[in-house]
Amino acid sequence: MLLGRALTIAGSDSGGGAGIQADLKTFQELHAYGMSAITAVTAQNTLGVQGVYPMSVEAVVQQIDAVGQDIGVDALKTGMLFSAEIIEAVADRIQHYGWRNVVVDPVMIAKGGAALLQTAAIQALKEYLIPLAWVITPNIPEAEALTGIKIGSMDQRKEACKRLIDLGAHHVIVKGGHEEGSTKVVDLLYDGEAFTEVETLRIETRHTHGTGCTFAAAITAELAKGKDLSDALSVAKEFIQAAISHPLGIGAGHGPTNHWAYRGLIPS
Ligand SMILES: Nc1ncnc2c1ncn2[C@@H]1O[C@H](COP(=O)(O)OP(=O)(O)O)[C@@H](O)[C@H]1O
Ligand SMILES: Cc1ncc(COP(=O)(O)O)c(N)n1
Repeated sequence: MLLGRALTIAGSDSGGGAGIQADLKTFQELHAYGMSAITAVTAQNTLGVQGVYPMSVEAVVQQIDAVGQDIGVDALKTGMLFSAEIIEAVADRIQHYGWRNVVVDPVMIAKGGAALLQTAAIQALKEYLIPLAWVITPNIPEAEALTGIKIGSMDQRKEACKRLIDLGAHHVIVKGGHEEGSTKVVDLLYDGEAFTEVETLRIETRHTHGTGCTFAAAITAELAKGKDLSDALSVAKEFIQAAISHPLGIGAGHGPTNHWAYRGLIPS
């Protein structure tokens, strides 16, 4: 079995459904060796975000260096980065180590509406981090915020993909989870030349806390094990579809997905 070394640079979700916790659970399920650099601690549960406590830039850099100088990284993902200062420091470390399998999930707002990225930091994402991305995985509101394009159609989504490639990303996946009112969910992949639509059945559920984190983490785990992006995306779609299809029923609000479901474990 090929063991990939996967690093997540993201925020902690005390409720365990999103952020670092979702990433590490996903890495483990997909047989990648999971490591983390925490950018912020959130007090969070299925009802919402009760508190956000960013780490110092120094603490974030030290965690990344601890991993980079000893263990090594085959692929990494970024999630909640909170501030322009943290984004600049993370980009600097990625360049320093020459890491190439970089999955940028441009987390901005929690599903309950809490800000996980300062508005002023969007420019830093575009300037410093997106150019280092092997793939960037925005949802529709994030793609709108990054490109200024209002997305109401597939053509507008394609236009947004082109803008993100122009910013320096190698590949873009604009996810379709937010496009409600259809029986299908379509994720759009663009490699700078061709578009690929990946379509699955939309599952009617309110338990979608952490879907974006889990999806990007599954791509990262597969890249870490040496898969190419197209194969990594196939696994990630199967992983997230299974995780959303069999929710755990935890908490009174928007519950987490089931990170065991891909391997067939459905707790009753
Ligand atoms: N209700 C759903 N049914 C099936 N797949 C979904 C559903 N909601 C989201 N997904 C999938 O989960 C992944 C994360 O998408 P999305 O929820 O849009 O991201 P985010 O969590 O960043 O808002 C995508 O692959 C998307 O297609
Ligand atoms: C610490 C942290 N990071 C990310 C998210 C986004 O969650 P989602 O994957 O549902 O967009 C979150 N709610 N909390």
